[in-house]
Amino acid sequence: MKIRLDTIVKTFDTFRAVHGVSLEIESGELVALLGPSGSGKTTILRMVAGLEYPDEGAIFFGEENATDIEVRNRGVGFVFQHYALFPHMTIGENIAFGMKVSKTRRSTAEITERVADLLRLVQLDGLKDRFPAQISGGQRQRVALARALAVDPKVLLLDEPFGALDANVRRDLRRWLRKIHEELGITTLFVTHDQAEALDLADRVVILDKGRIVQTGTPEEVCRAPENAFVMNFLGDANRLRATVTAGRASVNEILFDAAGVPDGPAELFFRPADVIWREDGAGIPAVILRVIDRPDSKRILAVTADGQHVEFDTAPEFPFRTTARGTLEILRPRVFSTTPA
Ligand SMILES: Nc1ncnc2c1ncn2[C@@H]1O[C@H](COP(=O)(O)OP(=O)(O)OP(=O)(O)O)[C@@H](O)[C@H]1O
Repeated sequence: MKIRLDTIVKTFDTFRAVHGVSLEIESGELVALLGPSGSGKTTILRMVAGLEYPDEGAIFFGEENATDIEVRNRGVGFVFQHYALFPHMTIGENIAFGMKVSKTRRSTAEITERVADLLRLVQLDGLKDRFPAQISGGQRQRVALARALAVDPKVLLLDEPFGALDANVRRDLRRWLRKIHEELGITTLFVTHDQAEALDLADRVVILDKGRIVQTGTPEEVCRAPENAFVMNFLGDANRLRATVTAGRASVNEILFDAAGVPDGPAELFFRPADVIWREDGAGIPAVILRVIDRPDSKRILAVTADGQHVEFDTAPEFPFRTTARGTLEILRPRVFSTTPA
């Protein structure tokens, strides 16, 4: 089922949480809404679910305008971070619940068979008769997904479903969710503030800031070609150095960088900590090492440029230089963004 959001606006009292968002999610696609806290992700998801009503704009499911369709008739399945299972029902009863109350009538035998299939799908066969308190947090979220899938949703909406779990469990669950998505192919909208989660899982990532989409693209597109300073910063560690752009060239400490398309004037040069080569002497930006931090697989070097700007970069564990060493920074994959408001 294709979903289309057409210029959606949502205001709470006087606060505009969503500013005219338009977005198309192709049938079978897994799209992540990624942004910092308060950027409007959950509000958008709730409008797609029908739990919140947009002030302006429309939401289409396929060709049908779904804006006025009630939640229970939209054919959506949800999994939320804190959408607790019914504690007094077993895992099997939790999964069966939606089917028992659904308009589509199913026989007891059909329901039992479907529960068994879903338990197999989420790899929890054998746990049917346990209660939610008797399984782990990660298992509970898998049950929540099975419960959401039980009624054959056309669209799956997931709001930070793994948010409360620890890092290793989260990683396993997202690989697992991706596999299930590939098996079932249900159009899925996934909300997260975790960059790694979005990049790991999604076919396409929609990056939000203050209720607006700031970039949409495949994980490769948003990582390799961030369109603005916000995306560059939000997706991972980034260094920034003051620069001045003249005729498509940015100057930093008299070293020139390509800045094609960036307007003349003040700008910033961005680069990732992995994109620095340190040399004892050379044509790069002069700097002094302030601190060396050892990590299991690398060293993180904190340095300061000749004009007092701080830079962090990563090197191999064998990096021989120490605090107070002087050298130059060669910057790979630099990006220049204007600091003049558009
Ligand atoms: N019912 C409400 N009444 C008033 N303001 C609200 C309401 N729901 C959300 N907001 C505000 O709208 C903005 C967007 O909220 P939303 O929950 O969509 O953000 P989010 O990106 O999902 O954030 P988080 O990652 O913290 O959940 C926030 O500033 C929030 O305080």
